Amino acid sequence: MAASSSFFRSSSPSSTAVAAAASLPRNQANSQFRIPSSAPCPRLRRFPAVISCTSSTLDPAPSSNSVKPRRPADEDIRDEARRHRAASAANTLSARYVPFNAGPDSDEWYSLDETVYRSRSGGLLDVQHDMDALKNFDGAYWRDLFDSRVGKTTWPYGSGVWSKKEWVLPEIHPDDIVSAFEGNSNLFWAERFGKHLVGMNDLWVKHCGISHTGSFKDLGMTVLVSQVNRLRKLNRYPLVAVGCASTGDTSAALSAYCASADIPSIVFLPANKISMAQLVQPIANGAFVLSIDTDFDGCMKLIREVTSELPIYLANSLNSLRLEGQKTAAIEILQQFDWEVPDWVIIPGGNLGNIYALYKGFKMCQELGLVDRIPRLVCAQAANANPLYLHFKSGWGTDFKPVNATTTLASAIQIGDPVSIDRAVYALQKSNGIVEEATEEELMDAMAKADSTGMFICPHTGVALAALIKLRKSGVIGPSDRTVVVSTAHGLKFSQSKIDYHSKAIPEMASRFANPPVEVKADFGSVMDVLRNYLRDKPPK
Ligand SMILES: Cc1ncc(COP(=O)(O)O)c(C=O)c1O
Ligand SMILES: N[C@@H](CCOP(=O)(O)O)C(=O)O
Repeated sequence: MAASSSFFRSSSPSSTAVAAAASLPRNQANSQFRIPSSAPCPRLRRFPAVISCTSSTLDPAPSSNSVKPRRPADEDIRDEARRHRAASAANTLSARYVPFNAGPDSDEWYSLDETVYRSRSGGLLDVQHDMDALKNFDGAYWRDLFDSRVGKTTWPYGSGVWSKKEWVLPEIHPDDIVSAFEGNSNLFWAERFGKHLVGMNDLWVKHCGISHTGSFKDLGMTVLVSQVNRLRKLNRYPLVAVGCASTGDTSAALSAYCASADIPSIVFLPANKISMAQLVQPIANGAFVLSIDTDFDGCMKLIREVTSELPIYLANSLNSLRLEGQKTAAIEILQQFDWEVPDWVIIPGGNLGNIYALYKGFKMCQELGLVDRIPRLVCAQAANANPLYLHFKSGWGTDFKPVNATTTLASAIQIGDPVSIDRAVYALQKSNGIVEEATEEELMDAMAKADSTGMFICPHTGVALAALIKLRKSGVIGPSDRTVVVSTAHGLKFSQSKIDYHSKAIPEMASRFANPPVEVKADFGSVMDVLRNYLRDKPPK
């Protein structure tokens, strides 16, 4: 009885879908595309001091027992939202860019309406909210407001991201928002994996990949593309397209959100290093797809050079707007636990924006009184792409050293020089966090075991589960610790890696949990023989 070879026919990524590269002027300078001096400079706009506002300045939480009348036939959900807003006072909350982890003496800041990705000193930026204004509302107010919006179709709050609009982009007009009602993803109680495989009764998987384009990138991309939509309407300077480098998920999200807003998108992909399912997403959504003979780090370097020269807006998580959307996954996790804080959250890390985004979401909830502590964070890396793990193991002591990331089946995190390294170190230090790594065999075995308990996860989630297995074995994570594993992409995007595993086609891998199909002749006797054999060691329940 052999595995069916036809079932497991290989389909490695093709390079046929390569779009012709435009001849772009290249310049190594780190200039950023800025507002022409004749345009009014939004940086002159004052960041509001403490604002005394009442709950009437925000959209009120709808009362649960009032029945909403159906909107008139000639009104769509954007019109309806506009009518509601006209009846409420102006929004008084605001946000701006500041240098990441700037000291109290720093006076550098930028309007979100500027195109700027780096601080004056070349460091990362962060979106800073007017916390004093947000603190005019207590934790109970925010919990009730966010809870009241879940599961609705009210524009834009039906989105898990925009249901937290006041903490994301408070000033954007809802008409400018580009949303697929992303977020609100399933928090799955991993009962069987927890109890039988790691001896835990409170293990959860946050399925961020069960989403519009099949990964957590949708959470950040709705925010970034909405802001681009606003900038294009403001028309202070030309923004002809949005671009990114990608290992496959950022490009899928970017192209889908841009297509839905009719904004051109350009994606730089490392040739033959992303899955077929990921490759076809930007192609189908009409992006300009460049398949480039380099790795992700090479693509990232190129897109940074190109976006400093051309009016193309950078959509990678170097752009801190992305993290504002991604942080809502943390708020959602707390919300789904009725605002009880889990002990651990485990996140696969690559370019390292998401670990900081989740930290930021948890931290804002603590600072604004929704919860009283934050969970400990674990960042999980593939051993073949583990610069953060090595840095952690060195005690954060020496200077960070990028690595040459080698091929991993967790292909979306094959990144050796992560742009958000400083953000990740900060998040881990502030959350008493840990970094773990997983070999190819460990991550694929963990994925196969999880799938055998009813999940269908991606290899990156396999990395996170392999880290969990190690931390349970070493006793760092206890049997009753409430633990959340963040699943970052849908398993269907990575089905080739599962096919290779189950057909034992991965070199030097035992594939101990492979479950290949059985080839059998089309006659009753043969089928009965096979079934009797299979059932022989199955105990009756
Ligand atoms: C599926 C998947 N998981 C995890 C990651 C890691 O996220 P980050 O780059 O924010 O660390 C990425 C992208 O890098 C990804 O596409
Ligand atoms: N896995 C990512 C890599 C780029 O990450 P980003 O968050 O900086 O855009 C991808 O899917 O491209």
